[in-house]
Amino acid sequence: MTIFVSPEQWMPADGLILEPAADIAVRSQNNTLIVAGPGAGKTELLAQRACYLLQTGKCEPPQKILAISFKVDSAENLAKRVEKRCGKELARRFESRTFDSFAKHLLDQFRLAIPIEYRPARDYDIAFSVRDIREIATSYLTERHPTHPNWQYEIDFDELFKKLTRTPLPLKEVNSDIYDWIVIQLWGILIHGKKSLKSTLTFPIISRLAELLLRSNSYITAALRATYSHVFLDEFQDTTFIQYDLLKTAFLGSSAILTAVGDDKQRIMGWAGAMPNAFAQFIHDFNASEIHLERNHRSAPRLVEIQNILAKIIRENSVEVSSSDKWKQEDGICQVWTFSDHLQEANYVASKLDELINKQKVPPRDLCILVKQQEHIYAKALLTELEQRGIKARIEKEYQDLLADELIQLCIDALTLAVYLHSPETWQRMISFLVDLNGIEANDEQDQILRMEYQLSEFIETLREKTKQIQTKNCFESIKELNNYILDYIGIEKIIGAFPKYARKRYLTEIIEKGAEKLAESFELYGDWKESIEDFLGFNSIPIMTIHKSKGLEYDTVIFLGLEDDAFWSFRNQTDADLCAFFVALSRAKRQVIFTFSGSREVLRGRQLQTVEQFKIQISSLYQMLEQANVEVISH
Ligand SMILES: Nc1ncnc2c1ncn2[C@@H]1O[C@H](COP(=O)(O)OP(=O)(O)OP(=O)(O)O)[C@@H](O)[C@H]1O
Repeated sequence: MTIFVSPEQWMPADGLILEPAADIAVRSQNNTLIVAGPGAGKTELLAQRACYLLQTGKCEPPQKILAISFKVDSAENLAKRVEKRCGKELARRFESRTFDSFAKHLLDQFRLAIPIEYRPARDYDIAFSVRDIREIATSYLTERHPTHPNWQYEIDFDELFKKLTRTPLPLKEVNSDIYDWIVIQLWGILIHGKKSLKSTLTFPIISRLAELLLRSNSYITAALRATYSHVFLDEFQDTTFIQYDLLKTAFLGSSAILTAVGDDKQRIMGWAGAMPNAFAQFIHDFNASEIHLERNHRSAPRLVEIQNILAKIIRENSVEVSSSDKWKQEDGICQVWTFSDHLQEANYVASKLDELINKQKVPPRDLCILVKQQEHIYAKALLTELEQRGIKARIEKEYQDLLADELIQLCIDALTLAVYLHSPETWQRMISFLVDLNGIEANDEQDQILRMEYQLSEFIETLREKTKQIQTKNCFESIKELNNYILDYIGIEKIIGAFPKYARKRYLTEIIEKGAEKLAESFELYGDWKESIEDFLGFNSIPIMTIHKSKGLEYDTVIFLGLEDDAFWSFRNQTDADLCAFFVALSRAKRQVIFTFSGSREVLRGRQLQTVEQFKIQISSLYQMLEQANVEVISH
């Protein structure tokens, strides 16, 4: 039986001290919007609020908390924080998902309740990009349009992609608009499949279907509302219209208490359909109260000072924030480094990173190379320079989602046990995974747990022998087999039972293959298991990523490559989004942030890589902002 703590006695976990406004937000009994800048502890606040609700019984069993994040790794990170703060038992009632997974979960669970004309097949495929949709439309939409027989050449497919899910279902009657005609035809094809094409859905389509499902089935909506007494919404500034419609249908008018956190200065998903006014809309619709946080727990005082200046430029009404007491007042470095060309830049930046790692002993994982886009191109010369110095760095995009995947984690844990011999933390994690998967009650079934531990150690022994037989050359297939061997031992049916997303065979195969491919790359390079696993996990590698991928993350030092017009090529058309992106880049750093400008740089022109002159004319306002904040410019 769970013993609850009284709300008066409840204290934040891990000895954390919450500023008064954060404490109010943690204990709030109403719908609330928490607006706070970078490093204010928004994610931490959600984790603490989850503990408060679960430990005090304000979220009364068997009710649950539903937390919705944008990225797979953010959802994972939040779930881990809650489990660490309030223990596994209570954390079982904390469900952390992405918006996409929430919608997909609803659709998969209640697919048969969707009206037949919108009901996809059980084993539908997922299409991710405009390119996928373009391919389907041009290959399968063979009906002739009376006045636009060559519509394929007349329409903008980006526009079509947006229009597919612009309004809630059902689709409206066709008028003379060519897009409306295509949208109607295409929905039919995507939902029901055609010839060799299976039912194929995008995530926005899944959200629209989930919303229709709830709107047309009051029993399912009531069941959903009975399950979750509290709902958390992380990074609320990036909520799209489609997601907001789903949220409203799911919870508006229910007794669920919603807590949204966000920072409108970090709204960088406008291109993906983020609402421009999500905060005001939420306050209005959900009658939410607004709370502002005024501390930055991440960045050094000098960086907070610059962030405050920039924040005021982006949003006039921004609240001035202060830095944490752990810093000395003079701490924090922000500089612009200018170079004649990208090769000189790469050489100098590599030497500085070398110094940070080898002299100042900053762990490579606490450094970050940021770019606006095309990390392969912007970081190409730097990667070569770092390699020559024996410093590991990698494009993080290829790993981020993979590392957050439960199956990959499982395979890596099993391999870690097989090759490290001693890793108590991994052993513990694997045992609790198996305990959960097999539905064993930790306190009652000691015999079963002991038997499972014994079997696991025998299995690890055989796995160890298998790892020894793998050759370094062309090892992809053998590593794939190794992963499948691990999954067979655990029981793929049980895994699917616990994680229904793997029921889709294609998804399962893809994830296993992707994991094997990346691990094989490391094994071919190092020929040593321990080092390969560490490499795969990114230990000792400097991460390289775009600003978009860096959201929510933090590093001791951030080096942004290419504060130039080419990188911000659309600055004039999307000034607000680019200012926000710049703000996100600036605010990832704890201690030091560097921006580089290179007089010439290799960039893509059409499909060709060309070294071209760089300018800072379009983005002169960014440089003016840095000047206003007295940021030092150092020419090299
Ligand atoms: N109350 C607190 N006291 C001390 N440190 C804190 C507190 N809250 C958060 N932190 C720390 O501050 C850092 C930033 O926290 P968090 O990632 O939750 O911020 P955030 O508001 O989500 O930031 P961003 O919007 O930039 O992603 C983390 O290292 C976190 O552990």
